[in-house]
Amino acid sequence: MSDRLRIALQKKGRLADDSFALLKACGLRFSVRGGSLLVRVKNMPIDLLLVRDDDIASFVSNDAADIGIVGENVLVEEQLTSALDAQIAMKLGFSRCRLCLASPERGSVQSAADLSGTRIATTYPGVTGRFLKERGISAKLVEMKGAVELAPSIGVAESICDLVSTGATLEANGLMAFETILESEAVLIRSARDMSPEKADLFDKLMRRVEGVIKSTDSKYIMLNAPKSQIVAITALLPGSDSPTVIPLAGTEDLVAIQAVCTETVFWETLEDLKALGARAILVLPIEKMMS
Ligand SMILES: Nc1ncnc2c1ncn2[C@@H]1O[C@H](COP(=O)(O)OP(=O)(O)OP(=O)(O)O)[C@@H](O)[C@H]1O
Ligand SMILES: O=P(O)(O)OC[C@H]1O[C@H](OP(=O)(O)OP(=O)(O)O)[C@H](O)[C@@H]1O
Ligand SMILES: [Mg+2]
Repeated sequence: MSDRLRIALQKKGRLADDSFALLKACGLRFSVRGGSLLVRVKNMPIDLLLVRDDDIASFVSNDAADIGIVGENVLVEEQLTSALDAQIAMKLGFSRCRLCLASPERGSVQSAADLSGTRIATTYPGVTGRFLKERGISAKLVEMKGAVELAPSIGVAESICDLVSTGATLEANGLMAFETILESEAVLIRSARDMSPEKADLFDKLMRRVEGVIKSTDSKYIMLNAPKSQIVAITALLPGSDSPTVIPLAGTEDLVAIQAVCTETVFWETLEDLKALGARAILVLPIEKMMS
């Protein structure tokens, strides 16, 4: 393979936009246009291979790509159903969903205990089969490529095992989830093989940048004015900030400005609690990048 680091990404779909955005936030300059399947990054020796998500783990495994971004659900499924030499290098925090068993609200299957001797429609025979084996349940798997939620209403299965995010698709099809068998998010994968020293350096550099971008996604810069007497209480309320900057405010003895980086999510509730302690002029600012 060439000296350029090749990254396999989903061309179009639920992973694509966030994968492109993550790489752009890491400083990679590229444009994805129309039908191009191999995109050259302009400012780094990196190529992007744009494919169906089903092919990403096997490409990484077969050396057609060095690394890739795929759903954990697809990775685990492929690890269970084919010999795969691809492993998770980093969890990325987007495209979160869960693989759930679900059935019609008033059907014969209401829990995992009712599954024996029934049919389960799924696109994930590997993960579903593993769950059944672990529980000692004997049920028939009906493999489908898509539209799995239709299976109970057309009579091909009593329940399904499919991805759920908001639950809207299940609800629209009169189904209820009764068991989560896998939690999933987008993951960055690499093969277990050694890379050339140049590629390994580039990979490490990229990993540090990805880490910085992910950290900054949850982090916020908080600025507020507060009574001096409440510095300790206010600091305790700011999630993940160990030592805030405290600055005197011109023209007042008892008020200070407090500034802190919060490394966890700041909720509306946190802001209300801060206000209750006397904090005023609260600003929550996004952080673009973080390097430690
Ligand atoms: N509703 C959802 N919410 C969040 N993430 C999801 C959702 N559905 C799927 N995902 C995640 O996004 C991945 C890709 O989903 P998508 O629906 O784009 O796949 P696909 O139709 O198989 O695409 P492709 O055309 O690349 O084969 C899934 O494997 C899963 O990890
Ligand atoms: O719980 P929800 O928020 O409703 O999401 C769940 C749905 O999302 C995914 O399908 P998608 O919409 O990507 O279509 P697809 O089945 O054609 O891939 C998944 O296969 C479910 O059907
Ligand atoms: Mg697919």
